[in-house]
Amino acid sequence: MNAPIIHTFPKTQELSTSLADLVVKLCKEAIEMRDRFTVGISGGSLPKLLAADLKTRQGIEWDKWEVFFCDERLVPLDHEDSNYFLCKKEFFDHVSIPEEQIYTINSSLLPQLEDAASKDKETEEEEAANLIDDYREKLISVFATVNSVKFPVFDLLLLGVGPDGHTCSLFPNHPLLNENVEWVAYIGDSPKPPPRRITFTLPVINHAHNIAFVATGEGKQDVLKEIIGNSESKLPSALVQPVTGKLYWFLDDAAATKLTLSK
Ligand SMILES: O=C(O)[C@H](O)[C@@H](O)[C@H](O)[C@H](O)COP(=O)(O)O
Repeated sequence: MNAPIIHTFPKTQELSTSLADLVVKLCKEAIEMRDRFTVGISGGSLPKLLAADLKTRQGIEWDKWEVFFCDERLVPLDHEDSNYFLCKKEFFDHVSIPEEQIYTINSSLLPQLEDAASKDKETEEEEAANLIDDYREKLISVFATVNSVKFPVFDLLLLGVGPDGHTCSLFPNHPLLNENVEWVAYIGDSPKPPPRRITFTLPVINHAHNIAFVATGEGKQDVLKEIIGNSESKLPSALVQPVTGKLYWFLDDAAATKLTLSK
């Protein structure tokens, strides 16, 4: 794996500007090469930090963007827990990415899942498979014709990291960390609410051309020390190791305090 590229900033505003610079650069390169820009986005603080500066930039070919969710909570799309809802409020409502190029979960399948989950685990997983299949089909519709590969290859995945080291909906010590075939997986027992989610798997993440983690605040100091400072770490975020792509970290000084970084 290439060594991670770590950027730190005194203020989140500066982080947002630098992140926007990277997105603009990768977007231009991807459009030149493949006439589109494929992006995976996460929830948490990321959409706001991403959009703060990016939404003010001129000349971005938003109509070339194809946007997926690295993970999604299985709640209606207008629910305040929905990552889509958050991204819409913070980002999509301020730019002109065509709606049909923002790939959401099929929320019409949620009532059946709720119903199945109230019965037993097997019925729940059967029903969840419909949501997974639907999201995989959406990925296939964008990626399969261009990259006839085992996994989709995103131009950019934007990830957050939880204080426990989770990323997407991949949590520490969870069996989903061993998934190495499927593109999208269901988790019905997320330790962070809401419990039911879908998530990209590690191989999908690790096949991306570029991955950018964004983490801010002193609450991330210890976990970043473990993820970035300990090459043996098995925390989910530490298992993000692009096969050939580049890995970026965008941190504020508060989050980066315990890291030993070369200047
Ligand atoms: O679905 C979720 O629960 C969130 O998307 C979550 O995975 C988030 O990305 C991290 O917890 C980092 O969150 P912050 O950036 O807000 O710390």
